Amino acid sequence: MEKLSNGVRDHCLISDYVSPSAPAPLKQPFVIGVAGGTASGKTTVCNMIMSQLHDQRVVLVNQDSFYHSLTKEKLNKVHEYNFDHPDAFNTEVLLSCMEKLRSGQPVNIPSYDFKIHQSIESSSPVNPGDVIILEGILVLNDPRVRDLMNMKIFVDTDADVRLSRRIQRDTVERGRNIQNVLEQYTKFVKPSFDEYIQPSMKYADIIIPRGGDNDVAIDLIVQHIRTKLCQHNLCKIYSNIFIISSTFQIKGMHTLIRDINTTKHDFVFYADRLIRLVVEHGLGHLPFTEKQITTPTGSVYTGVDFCKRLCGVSVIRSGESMENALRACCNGIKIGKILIHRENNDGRQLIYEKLPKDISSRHVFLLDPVLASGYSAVKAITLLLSKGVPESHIIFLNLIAAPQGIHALCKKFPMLKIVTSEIDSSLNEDSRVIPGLGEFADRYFGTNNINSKVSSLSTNLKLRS
Ligand SMILES: Nc1ncnc2c1ncn2[C@@H]1O[C@H](COP(=O)(O)OP(=O)(O)O)[C@@H](O)[C@H]1O
Ligand SMILES: Nc1ccn([C@@H]2O[C@H](COP(=O)(O)O)[C@@H](O)[C@H]2O)c(=O)n1
Ligand SMILES: [Mg+2]
Repeated sequence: MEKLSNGVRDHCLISDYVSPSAPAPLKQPFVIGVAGGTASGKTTVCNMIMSQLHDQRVVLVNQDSFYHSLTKEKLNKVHEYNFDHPDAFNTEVLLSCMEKLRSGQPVNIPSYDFKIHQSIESSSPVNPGDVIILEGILVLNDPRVRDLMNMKIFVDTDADVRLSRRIQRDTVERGRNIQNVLEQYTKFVKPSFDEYIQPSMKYADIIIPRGGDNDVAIDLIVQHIRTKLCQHNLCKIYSNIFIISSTFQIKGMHTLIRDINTTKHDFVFYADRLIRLVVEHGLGHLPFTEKQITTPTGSVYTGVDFCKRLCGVSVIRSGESMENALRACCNGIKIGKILIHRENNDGRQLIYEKLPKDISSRHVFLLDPVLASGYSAVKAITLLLSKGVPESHIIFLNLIAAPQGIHALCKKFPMLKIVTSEIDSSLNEDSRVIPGLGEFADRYFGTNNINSKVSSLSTNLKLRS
Protein backbone atom coordinates (compact mmCIF):
# COMPACT_ATOMS: atom_id res chain seq x y z
CA MET A 1 0.00 0.00 0.00
CA GLU A 2 1.52 3.34 -1.00
CA LYS A 3 0.27 6.51 0.52
CA LEU A 4 1.47 10.07 0.73
CA SER A 5 2.88 11.16 4.04
CA ASN A 6 1.57 14.43 5.36
CA GLY A 7 3.33 14.64 8.69
CA VAL A 8 4.93 17.98 7.92
CA ARG A 9 1.89 19.94 6.81
CA ASP A 10 1.13 21.49 10.16
CA HIS A 11 4.08 23.89 10.15
CA CYS A 12 1.92 26.63 8.77
CA LEU A 13 -1.82 26.97 8.49
CA ILE A 14 -2.57 25.36 5.21
CA SER A 15 -5.95 25.13 3.59
CA ASP A 16 -6.77 22.22 1.29
CA TYR A 17 -5.23 22.10 -2.15
CA VAL A 18 -6.56 24.84 -4.41
CA SER A 19 -6.02 24.86 -8.14
CA PRO A 20 -5.43 28.29 -9.69
CA SER A 21 -8.92 28.26 -11.17
CA ALA A 22 -10.66 27.37 -7.91
CA PRO A 23 -12.02 30.22 -5.75
CA ALA A 24 -9.51 31.48 -3.17
CA PRO A 25 -10.10 29.91 0.26
CA LEU A 26 -11.38 32.08 3.07
CA LYS A 27 -8.42 33.92 4.58
CA GLN A 28 -8.09 33.19 8.25
CA PRO A 29 -6.52 35.91 10.37
CA PHE A 30 -3.15 35.51 12.02
CA VAL A 31 -3.62 34.96 15.75
CA ILE A 32 -1.04 36.14 18.30
CA GLY A 33 -1.39 35.19 21.97
CA VAL A 34 0.20 37.47 24.59
CA ALA A 35 0.41 36.06 28.13
CA GLY A 36 2.30 37.05 31.26
CA GLY A 37 1.76 37.80 34.92
CA THR A 38 -0.44 40.61 36.15
CA ALA A 39 0.93 44.09 35.34
CA SER A 40 3.80 42.57 33.38
CA GLY A 41 3.03 44.99 30.55
CA LYS A 42 0.88 42.78 28.29
CA THR A 43 -1.54 45.55 27.37
CA THR A 44 1.32 48.01 26.93
CA VAL A 45 3.19 45.58 24.64
CA CYS A 46 0.01 44.86 22.62
CA ASN A 47 -0.60 48.57 22.13
CA MET A 48 2.99 49.05 20.95
CA ILE A 49 2.69 46.14 18.50
CA MET A 50 -0.64 47.47 17.24
CA SER A 51 0.68 50.96 16.66
CA GLN A 52 3.60 49.56 14.64
CA LEU A 53 1.26 47.34 12.62
CA HIS A 54 -0.89 50.35 11.67
CA ASP A 55 -1.10 49.21 8.05
CA GLN A 56 -2.84 45.95 9.06
CA ARG A 57 -6.33 45.47 10.42
CA VAL A 58 -5.49 44.39 13.97
CA VAL A 59 -8.10 43.39 16.55
CA LEU A 60 -7.24 43.20 20.25
CA VAL A 61 -9.20 40.68 22.30
CA ASN A 62 -8.75 40.76 26.06
CA GLN A 63 -9.14 37.62 28.12
CA ASP A 64 -10.46 39.91 30.89
CA SER A 65 -13.62 40.40 28.80
CA PHE A 66 -14.49 36.78 29.49
CA TYR A 67 -14.40 36.91 33.29
CA HIS A 68 -17.54 35.38 34.82
CA SER A 69 -19.70 38.09 36.43
CA LEU A 70 -19.87 37.60 40.17
CA THR A 71 -23.21 36.60 41.67
CA LYS A 72 -24.52 38.51 44.71
CA GLU A 73 -23.30 35.76 47.07
CA LYS A 74 -19.84 35.79 45.54
CA LEU A 75 -19.76 39.59 45.58
CA ASN A 76 -20.41 39.52 49.32
CA LYS A 77 -17.30 37.37 49.71
CA VAL A 78 -15.25 38.92 46.93
CA HIS A 79 -12.07 38.74 49.03
CA GLU A 80 -12.33 34.97 48.88
CA TYR A 81 -12.68 34.84 45.11
CA ASN A 82 -9.70 33.78 43.01
CA PHE A 83 -9.66 35.89 39.82
CA ASP A 84 -6.37 34.30 38.81
CA HIS A 85 -7.70 30.74 38.51
CA PRO A 86 -8.57 29.36 35.04
CA ASP A 87 -12.15 28.75 36.26
CA ALA A 88 -12.66 32.49 36.76
CA PHE A 89 -12.97 32.83 32.97
CA ASN A 90 -15.74 31.70 30.65
CA THR A 91 -13.38 30.00 28.24
CA GLU A 92 -16.22 28.45 26.21
CA VAL A 93 -17.47 31.91 25.23
CA LEU A 94 -13.92 33.07 24.54
CA LEU A 95 -13.39 30.09 22.21
CA SER A 96 -16.63 30.70 20.38
CA CYS A 97 -15.85 34.43 19.90
CA MET A 98 -12.38 33.60 18.61
CA GLU A 99 -13.77 30.98 16.21
CA LYS A 100 -16.23 33.53 14.82
CA LEU A 101 -13.51 36.14 14.35
CA ARG A 102 -11.26 33.56 12.71
CA SER A 103 -13.98 32.66 10.26
CA GLY A 104 -14.48 36.32 9.36
CA GLN A 105 -17.68 37.02 11.31
CA PRO A 106 -18.18 40.12 13.48
CA VAL A 107 -18.69 39.30 17.12
CA ASN A 108 -19.99 40.92 20.29
CA ILE A 109 -17.25 40.84 22.90
CA PRO A 110 -18.39 41.73 26.42
CA SER A 111 -16.52 44.40 28.32
CA TYR A 112 -15.54 43.86 31.92
CA ASP A 113 -15.76 46.30 34.81
CA PHE A 114 -13.03 45.57 37.38
CA LYS A 115 -14.65 47.88 39.91
CA ILE A 116 -17.93 45.97 40.11
CA HIS A 117 -16.60 42.58 38.95
CA GLN A 118 -19.28 42.38 36.27
CA SER A 119 -19.24 41.71 32.57
CA ILE A 120 -21.30 44.07 30.41
CA GLU A 121 -22.80 43.00 27.08
CA SER A 122 -21.24 45.06 24.31
CA SER A 123 -23.53 46.93 21.99
CA SER A 124 -21.21 47.22 18.98
CA PRO A 125 -19.70 44.15 17.35
CA VAL A 126 -15.96 43.79 16.81
CA ASN A 127 -15.08 43.26 13.16
CA PRO A 128 -12.62 40.54 12.16
CA GLY A 129 -9.10 41.69 11.21
CA ASP A 130 -6.01 40.38 9.43
CA VAL A 131 -4.39 39.94 12.83
CA ILE A 132 -6.07 39.06 16.13
CA ILE A 133 -4.10 39.65 19.33
CA LEU A 134 -5.48 37.72 22.29
CA GLU A 135 -4.09 39.08 25.54
CA GLY A 136 -4.45 37.84 29.11
CA ILE A 137 -2.79 36.25 32.09
CA LEU A 138 -3.91 32.72 31.19
CA VAL A 139 -4.16 32.67 27.39
CA LEU A 140 -1.31 30.15 27.12
CA ASN A 141 -2.72 27.91 29.83
CA ASP A 142 -5.61 26.19 28.05
CA PRO A 143 -4.56 23.93 25.12
CA ARG A 144 -7.76 24.75 23.19
CA VAL A 145 -6.93 28.46 23.33
CA ARG A 146 -3.27 27.84 22.51
CA ASP A 147 -4.27 25.84 19.46
CA LEU A 148 -5.87 28.93 17.95
CA MET A 149 -2.58 30.79 17.92
CA ASN A 150 -0.06 31.19 15.14
CA MET A 151 2.39 32.94 17.44
CA LYS A 152 2.71 32.86 21.23
CA ILE A 153 4.38 35.61 23.24
CA PHE A 154 5.11 35.71 26.99
CA VAL A 155 5.86 39.03 28.71
CA ASP A 156 8.31 38.25 31.48
CA THR A 157 8.65 41.06 34.03
CA ASP A 158 10.17 40.87 37.48
CA ALA A 159 7.62 40.07 40.24
CA ASP A 160 8.58 43.12 42.36
CA VAL A 161 8.08 45.45 39.44
CA ARG A 162 4.72 43.83 38.67
CA LEU A 163 3.51 44.16 42.26
CA SER A 164 4.42 47.81 42.52
CA ARG A 165 2.74 48.56 39.17
CA ARG A 166 -0.31 46.58 40.23
CA ILE A 167 -0.65 48.55 43.47
CA GLN A 168 -0.45 51.78 41.56
CA ARG A 169 -2.84 50.72 38.80
CA ASP A 170 -5.46 49.01 40.95
CA THR A 171 -5.65 51.88 43.44
CA VAL A 172 -5.97 54.46 40.66
CA GLU A 173 -7.99 52.59 38.01
CA ARG A 174 -9.69 49.60 39.61
CA GLY A 175 -11.13 51.04 42.81
CA ARG A 176 -8.94 49.15 45.30
CA ASN A 177 -6.89 50.16 48.30
CA ILE A 178 -3.33 49.09 49.02
CA GLN A 179 -4.38 46.60 51.66
CA ASN A 180 -6.89 44.88 49.29
CA VAL A 181 -4.26 44.62 46.59
CA LEU A 182 -1.60 43.15 48.88
CA GLU A 183 -3.99 40.63 50.46
CA GLN A 184 -5.31 39.48 47.06
CA TYR A 185 -1.76 39.29 45.73
CA THR A 186 -0.52 37.05 48.54
CA LYS A 187 -3.61 34.85 48.71
CA PHE A 188 -4.40 34.34 45.01
CA VAL A 189 -2.36 36.28 42.48
CA LYS A 190 1.09 34.96 43.36
CA PRO A 191 0.09 31.29 44.00
CA SER A 192 -1.86 31.19 40.71
CA PHE A 193 1.03 32.80 38.88
CA ASP A 194 3.31 30.05 40.19
CA GLU A 195 0.83 27.29 39.42
CA TYR A 196 -0.69 28.31 36.07
CA ILE A 197 0.93 31.35 34.47
CA GLN A 198 4.66 30.85 34.92
CA PRO A 199 4.46 27.19 33.71
CA SER A 200 2.67 28.35 30.53
CA MET A 201 5.80 30.29 29.53
CA LYS A 202 7.21 27.07 28.07
CA TYR A 203 4.64 27.25 25.27
CA ALA A 204 5.77 30.70 24.14
CA ASP A 205 7.62 31.13 20.86
CA ILE A 206 8.92 34.49 22.05
CA ILE A 207 9.64 35.73 25.56
CA ILE A 208 9.90 39.50 26.10
CA PRO A 209 11.91 40.42 29.17
CA ARG A 210 10.87 43.75 30.79
CA GLY A 211 7.74 44.21 28.65
CA GLY A 212 7.15 47.64 27.16
CA ASP A 213 10.64 48.86 28.19
CA ASN A 214 12.12 46.47 25.67
CA ASP A 215 11.85 48.48 22.43
CA VAL A 216 14.38 46.26 20.68
CA ALA A 217 12.32 43.13 21.36
CA ILE A 218 9.12 44.82 20.20
CA ASP A 219 10.76 45.97 16.94
CA LEU A 220 12.08 42.45 16.32
CA ILE A 221 8.69 40.95 17.07
CA VAL A 222 6.89 43.32 14.70
CA GLN A 223 9.42 42.46 11.99
CA HIS A 224 8.89 38.76 12.74
CA ILE A 225 5.09 39.20 12.65
CA ARG A 226 5.37 40.87 9.23
CA THR A 227 7.46 37.96 7.87
CA LYS A 228 5.04 35.45 9.37
CA LEU A 229 2.03 37.33 7.98
CA CYS A 230 3.48 37.23 4.51
CA GLN A 231 4.19 33.48 4.85
CA HIS A 232 0.80 32.91 6.40
CA ASN A 233 -0.99 34.67 3.54
CA LEU A 234 0.92 32.69 0.91
CA CYS A 235 0.29 29.42 2.73
CA LYS A 236 -3.40 30.25 2.80
CA ILE A 237 -3.49 30.76 -0.95
CA TYR A 238 -1.29 27.81 -1.94
CA SER A 239 -1.43 24.51 -0.13
CA ASN A 240 1.77 23.22 -1.73
CA ILE A 241 4.20 25.51 0.11
CA PHE A 242 5.89 24.08 3.17
CA ILE A 243 7.97 26.31 5.40
CA ILE A 244 10.15 24.52 7.91
CA SER A 245 8.99 25.50 11.37
CA SER A 246 10.67 28.72 12.45
CA THR A 247 12.71 28.56 15.63
CA PHE A 248 15.23 31.02 16.97
CA GLN A 249 17.96 28.55 15.95
CA ILE A 250 16.76 28.84 12.36
CA LYS A 251 16.36 32.62 12.66
CA GLY A 252 19.94 32.75 14.02
CA MET A 253 21.28 30.76 11.07
CA HIS A 254 19.45 33.08 8.67
CA THR A 255 20.88 36.09 10.48
CA LEU A 256 24.37 34.71 9.92
CA ILE A 257 24.06 33.75 6.27
CA ARG A 258 22.33 37.03 5.39
CA ASP A 259 24.93 39.19 7.16
CA ILE A 260 27.26 40.89 4.65
CA ASN A 261 30.11 40.57 7.19
CA THR A 262 29.88 36.80 7.60
CA THR A 263 33.04 35.00 6.46
CA LYS A 264 32.90 32.37 3.73
CA HIS A 265 33.66 29.66 6.29
CA ASP A 266 30.71 30.62 8.50
CA PHE A 267 28.45 31.17 5.51
CA VAL A 268 29.11 27.62 4.29
CA PHE A 269 28.75 26.17 7.79
CA TYR A 270 25.36 27.75 8.52
CA ALA A 271 24.02 27.44 4.96
CA ASP A 272 24.86 23.70 5.15
CA ARG A 273 22.96 23.37 8.44
CA LEU A 274 19.90 25.06 6.97
CA ILE A 275 20.11 23.07 3.75
CA ARG A 276 20.20 19.85 5.74
CA LEU A 277 17.00 20.85 7.57
CA VAL A 278 15.25 21.67 4.28
CA VAL A 279 16.36 18.37 2.74
CA GLU A 280 15.15 16.37 5.76
CA HIS A 281 11.84 18.22 5.61
CA GLY A 282 11.56 17.53 1.87
CA LEU A 283 12.10 13.81 2.45
CA GLY A 284 9.00 13.84 4.64
CA HIS A 285 6.93 14.54 1.53
CA LEU A 286 7.92 11.37 -0.26
CA PRO A 287 5.51 8.47 -0.48
CA PHE A 288 6.26 5.55 1.79
CA THR A 289 5.12 1.97 2.14
CA GLU A 290 4.25 0.27 5.39
CA LYS A 291 6.81 -2.29 6.47
CA GLN A 292 6.98 -4.81 9.30
CA ILE A 293 10.33 -5.90 10.65
CA THR A 294 11.48 -8.15 13.49
CA THR A 295 13.66 -6.56 16.20
CA PRO A 296 16.49 -8.44 18.01
CA THR A 297 14.01 -9.06 20.86
CA GLY A 298 11.91 -11.13 18.47
CA SER A 299 9.12 -8.55 18.45
CA VAL A 300 7.44 -7.21 15.37
CA TYR A 301 7.75 -3.51 14.68
CA THR A 302 5.44 -1.90 12.16
CA GLY A 303 7.20 0.94 10.42
CA VAL A 304 7.66 2.36 6.96
CA ASP A 305 9.98 1.81 4.05
CA PHE A 306 11.50 4.84 2.34
CA CYS A 307 10.70 5.61 -1.28
CA LYS A 308 13.71 4.43 -3.32
CA ARG A 309 13.00 5.85 -6.77
CA LEU A 310 14.54 9.25 -6.12
CA CYS A 311 16.96 11.63 -7.70
CA GLY A 312 18.21 15.16 -7.23
CA VAL A 313 18.61 17.82 -9.91
CA SER A 314 20.71 20.84 -9.07
CA VAL A 315 20.46 24.16 -10.84
CA ILE A 316 24.10 25.11 -11.50
CA ARG A 317 25.87 26.80 -9.62
CA SER A 318 24.09 27.54 -6.42
CA GLY A 319 22.00 24.35 -6.44
CA GLU A 320 25.23 22.33 -6.31
CA SER A 321 25.71 23.58 -2.75
CA MET A 322 22.73 21.42 -1.77
CA GLU A 323 24.02 18.18 -3.27
CA ASN A 324 26.12 17.11 -0.27
CA ALA A 325 23.19 17.38 2.12
CA LEU A 326 21.04 15.33 -0.23
CA ARG A 327 23.77 12.69 -0.58
CA ALA A 328 24.21 12.61 3.20
CA CYS A 329 20.51 11.83 3.65
CA CYS A 330 20.04 9.50 0.66
CA ASN A 331 22.96 7.19 0.22
CA GLY A 332 24.03 6.82 -3.43
CA ILE A 333 21.30 9.10 -4.79
CA LYS A 334 21.67 10.04 -8.46
CA ILE A 335 22.01 13.77 -9.04
CA GLY A 336 21.49 15.44 -12.41
CA LYS A 337 22.37 19.02 -13.35
CA ILE A 338 20.80 21.86 -15.28
CA LEU A 339 22.52 25.08 -16.35
CA ILE A 340 20.23 28.00 -17.14
CA HIS A 341 21.50 31.33 -18.41
CA ARG A 342 19.83 34.54 -17.34
CA GLU A 343 19.55 36.65 -20.51
CA ASN A 344 17.73 39.58 -18.96
CA ASN A 345 15.22 40.06 -16.13
CA ASP A 346 12.63 37.71 -17.60
CA GLY A 347 14.54 35.72 -20.24
CA ARG A 348 16.09 32.35 -19.44
CA GLN A 349 17.98 29.99 -21.76
CA LEU A 350 18.71 26.34 -21.09
CA ILE A 351 22.45 25.86 -21.73
CA TYR A 352 23.14 22.37 -20.43
CA GLU A 353 21.36 19.41 -18.88
CA LYS A 354 22.51 16.04 -17.66
CA LEU A 355 19.70 14.05 -16.11
CA PRO A 356 19.26 10.38 -15.12
CA LYS A 357 17.85 8.46 -18.15
CA ASP A 358 15.05 6.95 -16.11
CA ILE A 359 14.13 10.28 -14.45
CA SER A 360 10.46 9.96 -15.49
CA SER A 361 10.02 7.10 -13.01
CA ARG A 362 11.66 8.93 -10.10
CA HIS A 363 10.62 11.49 -7.51
CA VAL A 364 12.79 14.53 -8.16
CA PHE A 365 14.29 16.96 -5.65
CA LEU A 366 14.99 20.13 -7.57
CA LEU A 367 17.77 22.03 -5.76
CA ASP A 368 18.15 25.81 -5.81
CA PRO A 369 18.75 27.77 -2.59
CA VAL A 370 17.20 31.07 -3.73
CA LEU A 371 13.85 31.46 -5.50
CA ALA A 372 13.59 35.01 -6.85
CA SER A 373 11.35 35.79 -9.85
CA GLY A 374 10.87 32.08 -10.52
CA TYR A 375 11.86 32.29 -14.22
CA SER A 376 14.81 29.90 -13.83
CA ALA A 377 12.77 27.48 -11.72
CA VAL A 378 9.93 27.53 -14.29
CA LYS A 379 12.48 26.72 -17.01
CA ALA A 380 13.95 23.87 -14.94
CA ILE A 381 10.54 22.39 -14.05
CA THR A 382 9.34 22.68 -17.66
CA LEU A 383 12.40 20.65 -18.69
CA LEU A 384 11.65 17.98 -16.07
CA LEU A 385 8.03 17.76 -17.26
CA SER A 386 9.21 17.40 -20.88
CA LYS A 387 11.30 14.41 -19.72
CA GLY A 388 8.13 12.76 -18.44
CA VAL A 389 8.47 13.53 -14.69
CA PRO A 390 4.94 13.95 -13.27
CA GLU A 391 4.46 17.42 -11.76
CA SER A 392 3.39 15.87 -8.45
CA HIS A 393 6.74 14.01 -8.30
CA ILE A 394 8.77 17.22 -8.17
CA ILE A 395 9.77 18.76 -4.82
CA PHE A 396 11.55 22.08 -5.07
CA LEU A 397 14.01 22.51 -2.17
CA ASN A 398 14.96 26.05 -1.35
CA LEU A 399 16.33 28.23 1.47
CA ILE A 400 14.90 31.66 0.68
CA ALA A 401 11.92 32.41 -1.53
CA ALA A 402 10.43 35.68 -2.74
CA PRO A 403 6.61 35.92 -2.91
CA GLN A 404 6.85 36.65 -6.65
CA GLY A 405 8.67 33.36 -7.28
CA ILE A 406 6.14 31.45 -5.20
CA HIS A 407 3.21 32.96 -7.12
CA ALA A 408 4.91 32.15 -10.45
CA LEU A 409 5.58 28.51 -9.55
CA CYS A 410 2.38 27.73 -7.67
CA LYS A 411 0.14 29.19 -10.36
CA LYS A 412 1.90 27.38 -13.19
CA PHE A 413 2.54 24.09 -11.38
CA PRO A 414 -0.19 23.55 -8.79
CA MET A 415 0.91 19.96 -8.09
CA LEU A 416 4.55 20.89 -7.42
CA LYS A 417 5.66 21.05 -3.79
CA ILE A 418 7.95 23.81 -2.52
CA VAL A 419 9.89 23.34 0.70
CA THR A 420 11.66 26.45 1.95
CA SER A 421 13.02 27.88 5.19
CA GLU A 422 11.98 31.55 4.87
CA ILE A 423 9.88 33.71 2.60
CA ASP A 424 11.31 37.18 2.09
CA SER A 425 9.40 40.37 1.48
CA SER A 426 10.07 41.27 -2.15
CA LEU A 427 12.34 41.58 -5.21
CA ASN A 428 14.30 44.69 -6.21
CA GLU A 429 14.35 46.15 -9.74
CA ASP A 430 17.16 43.71 -10.59
CA SER A 431 14.96 40.77 -9.57
CA ARG A 432 17.14 40.09 -6.52
CA VAL A 433 15.46 38.89 -3.33
CA ILE A 434 15.07 41.56 -0.62
CA PRO A 435 16.37 41.39 2.11
CA GLY A 436 17.94 38.21 0.64
CA LEU A 437 21.59 37.29 1.05
CA GLY A 438 23.31 38.46 -2.15
CA GLU A 439 24.78 36.02 -4.69
CA PHE A 440 24.47 32.66 -2.96
CA ALA A 441 26.93 30.80 -5.23
CA ASP A 442 29.61 33.49 -4.94
CA ARG A 443 29.36 33.48 -1.17
CA TYR A 444 29.22 29.67 -0.88
CA PHE A 445 32.01 28.89 -3.33
CA GLY A 446 34.08 31.95 -2.43
CA THR A 447 34.18 33.23 -6.00
CA ASN A 448 33.47 36.78 -4.96
CA ASN A 449 35.33 37.97 -1.91
CA ILE A 450 32.53 40.04 -0.46
CA ASN A 451 34.40 40.69 2.78
CA SER A 452 37.37 42.31 1.05
CA LYS A 453 34.90 44.53 -0.79
CA VAL A 454 33.30 45.47 2.49
CA SER A 455 36.60 46.20 4.17
CA SER A 456 37.75 48.35 1.24
CA LEU A 457 34.41 50.15 1.39
CA SER A 458 34.75 50.78 5.09
CA THR A 459 38.36 51.93 4.57
CA ASN A 460 37.03 54.40 2.03
CA LEU A 461 34.40 55.58 4.43
CA LYS A 462 36.97 56.02 7.20
CA LEU A 463 39.28 57.94 4.84
CA ARG A 464 36.45 60.22 3.82
CA SER A 465 35.35 60.93 7.35
N1 LIG B 1 7.53 49.83 31.01
C1 LIG B 1 6.71 50.38 31.90
N2 LIG B 1 7.14 51.33 32.72
C2 LIG B 1 6.34 51.90 33.61
N3 LIG B 1 5.04 51.55 33.78
C3 LIG B 1 4.56 50.59 33.00
C4 LIG B 1 5.36 49.96 32.02
N4 LIG B 1 4.61 49.02 31.39
C5 LIG B 1 3.40 49.09 31.96
N5 LIG B 1 3.36 50.02 32.92
C6 LIG B 1 2.22 50.36 33.76
O1 LIG B 1 1.96 49.25 34.59
C7 LIG B 1 0.58 48.97 34.64
C8 LIG B 1 0.31 47.58 34.10
O2 LIG B 1 0.68 47.55 32.73
P1 LIG B 1 -0.22 46.78 31.70
O3 LIG B 1 0.39 46.95 30.35
O4 LIG B 1 -1.63 47.17 31.85
O5 LIG B 1 0.04 45.29 32.21
P2 LIG B 1 -0.84 43.99 32.06
O6 LIG B 1 -1.74 44.18 30.87
O7 LIG B 1 0.18 42.91 31.87
O8 LIG B 1 -1.58 43.84 33.32
C9 LIG B 1 -0.12 50.06 33.85
O9 LIG B 1 -0.56 51.03 34.74
C10 LIG B 1 0.96 50.59 32.95
O10 LIG B 1 0.76 51.94 32.65
N1 LIG C 1 -12.73 41.56 39.16
C1 LIG C 1 -11.42 41.34 38.98
C2 LIG C 1 -10.92 40.66 37.88
C3 LIG C 1 -9.57 40.48 37.78
N2 LIG C 1 -8.73 40.97 38.70
C4 LIG C 1 -7.27 40.83 38.57
O1 LIG C 1 -6.86 41.25 37.29
C5 LIG C 1 -5.68 40.60 36.91
C6 LIG C 1 -5.67 40.39 35.40
O2 LIG C 1 -5.59 41.61 34.73
P1 LIG C 1 -4.15 42.16 34.25
O3 LIG C 1 -4.48 43.39 33.41
O4 LIG C 1 -3.35 42.52 35.45
O5 LIG C 1 -3.52 41.11 33.45
C7 LIG C 1 -5.66 39.28 37.64
O6 LIG C 1 -4.41 39.11 38.24
C8 LIG C 1 -6.78 39.40 38.68
O7 LIG C 1 -6.29 39.20 39.97
C9 LIG C 1 -9.24 41.64 39.79
O8 LIG C 1 -8.46 42.08 40.65
N3 LIG C 1 -10.57 41.83 39.89
MG1 LIG D 1 -3.92 44.22 30.76
